[in-house]
Amino acid sequence: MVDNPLMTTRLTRQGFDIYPGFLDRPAQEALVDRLRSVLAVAPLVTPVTRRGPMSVRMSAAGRFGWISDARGYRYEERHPSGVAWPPIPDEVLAIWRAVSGCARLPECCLINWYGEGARMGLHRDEDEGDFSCPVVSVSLGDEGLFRMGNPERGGRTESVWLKSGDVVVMGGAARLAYHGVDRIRYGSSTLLPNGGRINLTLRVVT
Ligand SMILES: O=C(O)CCC(=O)C(=O)O
Ligand SMILES: [Fe+2]
Repeated sequence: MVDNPLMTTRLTRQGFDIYPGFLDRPAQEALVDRLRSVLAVAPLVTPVTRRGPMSVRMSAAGRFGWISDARGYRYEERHPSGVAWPPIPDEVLAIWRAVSGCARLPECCLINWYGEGARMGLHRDEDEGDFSCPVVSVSLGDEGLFRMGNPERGGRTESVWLKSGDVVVMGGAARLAYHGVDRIRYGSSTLLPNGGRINLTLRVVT
């Protein structure tokens, strides 16, 4: 982690707080190692929505994981295999403590995996019971084009290429703002041996 992350923050017009390069390369590598152990217990799955399978594969750590299947989408206390989600790694909780400004700890660390061609449409994170804490997002691996919108659908948007080690805080007016990932630059980072992008989102759920 950088010594004083507050020195590097950039506030977008939409109110999203971006910390470019929050994690240095060794910290990114250590985090990927920890995530490998999480995914060994709770493997990535392809969520299915009414519009069909998502291009992003997902897993989670923490008390809750977010699931979307034929029964709809919701937070669940177990992976579809029946195992409890593994605990959120300490390194991830340290990022939350440094940037969230929230006294509570996250109850869900969603793990999104973007392979070549994967994207995530514009959406709001609104399935949580409490919006007073921000959603904190951590990017690892290939660059992703992150689009930031407004609390209502439509209006002007602003886009930024998120790089490996960047952290985004969606709090205040940005907590319920639309956002998504238009595309990734597959193979732009050497962090993950087979390319791709990992994004973690930390949320207070209840
Ligand atoms: O991949 C990203 O940068 C954003 C992920 C996201 O918006 C989500 O998981 O809700
Ligand atoms: Fe989101």
